[in-house]
Amino acid sequence: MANDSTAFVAGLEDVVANTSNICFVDGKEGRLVYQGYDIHDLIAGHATFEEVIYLLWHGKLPNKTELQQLTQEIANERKLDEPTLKLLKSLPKNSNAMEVLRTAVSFLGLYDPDEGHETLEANLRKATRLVAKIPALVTGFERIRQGLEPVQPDTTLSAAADFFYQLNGKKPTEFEEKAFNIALILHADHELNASTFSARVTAGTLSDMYSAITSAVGTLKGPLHGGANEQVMKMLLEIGDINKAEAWIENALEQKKKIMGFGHRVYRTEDPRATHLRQLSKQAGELKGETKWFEMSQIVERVVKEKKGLNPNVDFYSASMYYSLGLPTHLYTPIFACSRIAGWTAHVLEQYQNNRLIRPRAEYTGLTHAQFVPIEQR
Ligand SMILES: CC(=O)SCCNC(=O)CCNC(=O)[C@H](O)C(C)(C)COP(=O)(O)OP(=O)(O)OC[C@H]1O[C@@H](n2cnc3c(N)ncnc32)[C@H](O)[C@@H]1OP(=O)(O)O
Ligand SMILES: O=C([O-])CC(=O)C(=O)O
Repeated sequence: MANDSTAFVAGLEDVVANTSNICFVDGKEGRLVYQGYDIHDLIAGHATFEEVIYLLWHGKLPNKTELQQLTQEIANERKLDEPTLKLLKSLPKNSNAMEVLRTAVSFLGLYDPDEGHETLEANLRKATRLVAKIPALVTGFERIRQGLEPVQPDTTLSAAADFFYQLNGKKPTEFEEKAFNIALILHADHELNASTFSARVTAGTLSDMYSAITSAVGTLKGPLHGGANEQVMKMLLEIGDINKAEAWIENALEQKKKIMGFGHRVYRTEDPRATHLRQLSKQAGELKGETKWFEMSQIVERVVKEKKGLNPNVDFYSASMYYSLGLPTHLYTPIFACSRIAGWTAHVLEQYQNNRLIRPRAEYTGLTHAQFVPIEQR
């Protein structure tokens, strides 16, 4: 039934829900821009993830002092407190890593010293803690799951390097740090993707930062969104053999199955992030001496392009790259969250600064004048 607002658009495709200065996705030209800066330039200029966080939050690149200060603040906030470690240790070891993250992010809010304070300064401090602690939650639970103690963060390391250190108790190689730093930059924000939208909807009710980020983590988990990277690797492992890839994909497409890591709501070109991740996946495979997963990915890409005209998205080549970096498959989506927390928090801060409740309409398709029947007569 028509209501008094605009027509129904399935999946809100191309509906503009808010204005924003944070991120521009040009789906026709295949460009991704953070606060005016093209991601290709940020990577060519060797930006750090911390530099991009500053950019997303403050709308300008930091100077040396500002970058050092934010980098140190993030490093100092990485350590998990006792109640959080106790929580992680109490969870079932076979829990889904994104469900653990969703639970733990919500839990962190209870202990945040700025809980209940909603000034910009308090929310920036909460955002700093979230950026710092999400990787600690992901790596900490992974170690606990394996029967190991969490590793204390090394505050002298970059966010990229400390992820490996907290996961393995070992500093990464130069290439691992560089590749992971680029992956963190590439996943940091993407306009009104589903999880960011969900964070903004929660913030739009003037609920708190932790509630908004808990909503976002739950939304990122789904396989049509951030969960696709893990599904891509599962698919490659299931194919198992380069010689089987072409037939496997053809068969899946004939059965009308979706190939994870392909297609996008906005890009009609190659996802500009996939260009970097393809290259990094190749390099990571070569350095490991096992190019099988990269080669298989290339075959999958060719067949999906030929048969469906679809391009790989950010989740496709990140999978084989993370695999070659030795990262466990079930951590791929939590790793996405370690990066996207930068964008989520930037959008929540922006939402608070210019807030209006987000409340669309539904096109009602049910009955309107049903006659109530007393229970004895039904
Ligand atoms: C970080 C991110 O969130 S990036 C996206 C990660 N998600 C994935 O990789 C999952 C696989 N991809 C998809 O499911 C979709 O392409 C999405 C969810 C990304 C975008 O969805 P939508 O914009 O709603 O496109 P929709 O699903 O309607 O697809 C349009 C057509 O292309 C087909 N199509 C889209 N993606 C794929 C795919 N990966 N494999 C096969 N066919 C596909 C659909 O079946 C549909 O065909 P039809 O018109 O014949 O029914
Ligand atoms: O923008 C989207 O819909 C999905 C996406 O690529 C992202 O969140 O990075």
